[in-house]
Amino acid sequence: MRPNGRIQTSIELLNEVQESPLPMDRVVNTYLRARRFIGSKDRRDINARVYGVIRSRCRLDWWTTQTGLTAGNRSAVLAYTILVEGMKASELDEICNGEQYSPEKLSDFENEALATLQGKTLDHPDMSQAVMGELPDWISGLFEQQFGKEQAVFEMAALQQEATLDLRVNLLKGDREQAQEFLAADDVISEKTAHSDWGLRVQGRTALGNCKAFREGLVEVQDEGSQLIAILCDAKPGMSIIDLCAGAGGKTLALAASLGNDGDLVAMDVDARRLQRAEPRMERAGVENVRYATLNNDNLNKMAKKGFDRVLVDAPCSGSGTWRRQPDARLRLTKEKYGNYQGLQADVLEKSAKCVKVGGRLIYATCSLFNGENIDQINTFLTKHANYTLRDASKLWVEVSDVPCPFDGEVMKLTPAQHGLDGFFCAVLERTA
Ligand SMILES: C[S@@+](CC[C@H](N)C(=O)[O-])C[C@H]1O[C@@H](n2cnc3c(N)ncnc32)[C@H](O)[C@@H]1O
Repeated sequence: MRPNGRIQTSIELLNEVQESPLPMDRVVNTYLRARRFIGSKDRRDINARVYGVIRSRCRLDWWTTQTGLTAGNRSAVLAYTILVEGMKASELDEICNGEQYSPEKLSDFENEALATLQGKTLDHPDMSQAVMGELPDWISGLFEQQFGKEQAVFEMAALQQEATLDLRVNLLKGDREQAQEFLAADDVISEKTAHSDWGLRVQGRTALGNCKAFREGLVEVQDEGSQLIAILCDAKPGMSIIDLCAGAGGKTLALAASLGNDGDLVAMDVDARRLQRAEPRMERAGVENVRYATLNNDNLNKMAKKGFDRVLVDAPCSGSGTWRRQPDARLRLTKEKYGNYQGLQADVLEKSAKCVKVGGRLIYATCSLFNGENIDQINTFLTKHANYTLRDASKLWVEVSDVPCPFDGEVMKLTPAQHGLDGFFCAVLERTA
C-alpha cells in the first residue's frame, strides 16, 4: 500500500468508527479482517494513526478550527500527519492526488490551512483544560468537581496513557510462579502485580492467543483493579454467589477460582448474548459450578427466595475509568447517556437487595471515576434500606489479603493517576436484617 492509500484507509476507518455504535476496537478488527489484502506493515501504520487520531481528537479539532478547516475525520487525519507524524505540507499535497485509493485532492484552501500547521506541536498553551485533557467540556467539568482543579489535570492526563496488559492467574489451574514459567516459555515476560496476589503484568504487547498458559486457562486478561473487586468479594468455598451483571464473565471467573469449584455460582445478565460469551471462558478455565440466568423479574424472585452469601453488582456505567483502553468512549459519552446509567445503577442495586441473605453482602462496583455513579448511588441506597450497612472496605481488605491495602477509606476508589490502574469503585454492604 502506498502512503496515500494508508491515509485514505485511516479516514475511511474513522468514518466507520464514528457511524458504528460498537466499541472502536471491534470496528477496527472487523474492518481489517474483511480486508486480508492489507499487509501487516500497512495494518500497523493504519492502526497507529487511527488510534493516534482518536487519542488526540480534541486537540486536532482545536487546530483545524483555528485554521478555518471544517472539523471532521478527513481534516483530523490530515492535520495529524503534519502535527504528529511530521509530514511536510508540500509532501501531503503531493500524495493526496485524488487518484484511486488516495484521499481526494486538497483544495487550495485546505492546502493553505494545512501549511500553517507545519512546524507546530500538537499541544498549544491557549488550549483549554478540557481540550488538553482530550475531553468534552462537560466531562472536564465533572473531573474538576470530583478531583479539584489541580488533581483533575493529572487524572485527565493519566487517562491518555496506554494501559498495561494485566493477567489474572486462575488458581483452579495453577499458581503465579507456574503461570510465569509457562508464559516465559512462549517468550512472554511478566512480573507480579503489586496489589493483587493473583495478578501478573505483561511487559510490552503480545498476542495471548498464541500462549499455552492462555489457551489452557491458566491465565485470563483482567486489569489489576478489576481483580481487587473480586478480592473484596471475599468468596470462599461452599458459598452461594450471584454475579448479577456478569457480562462475558470477567469477574465470574475470578469468583469461581475463589470458590474452588465448591459452591453455587450464578452468572446473570440482561444480555443473553454476553452471557453466552462467558461459557467458553468458563470451560477453558475449568469452572464446573456456574449456572447462567437471564436478569429478569422471574429469575430474581427465584434467587430472592434462596438468599445468597454474596451478590456482586458490577453495574453498567460510563466506563470513564477505562478510557485508557477505549479512547473513543470518552467522545461518545453524552450527558443523556450519563444520566441514563445512573438510573440503571439505582435500578439494578434495588433489584439486587432482595437476593442477599441476612448476614450476606452486596458488593457494588463500577469502572467509573464519578461520584454520581459511585458513592452517591450507595448513599441513596442506604437511605432506603435500613437493613443494610456499609462495611469499611479498607478494614475488610486486611481480612482478605496479606498485601498492604492499596486504598484508604470506607470504599475502594482507584484512579489511573493515583494507582496506575484502570479507575474502579467498590463498596461492600452487609445485610443486617
Ligand atoms: C460493567 S459490565 C459487566 C462486566 C463483567 N462483570 C465483567 O467483569 O466482565 C455491566 C453489565 O451490566 C449489564 N446490565 C445489567 N443490567 C442492565 C441494564 N438494566 N441495562 C443495561 N445493562 C445492564 C450489561 O449487560 C453488562 O454486561
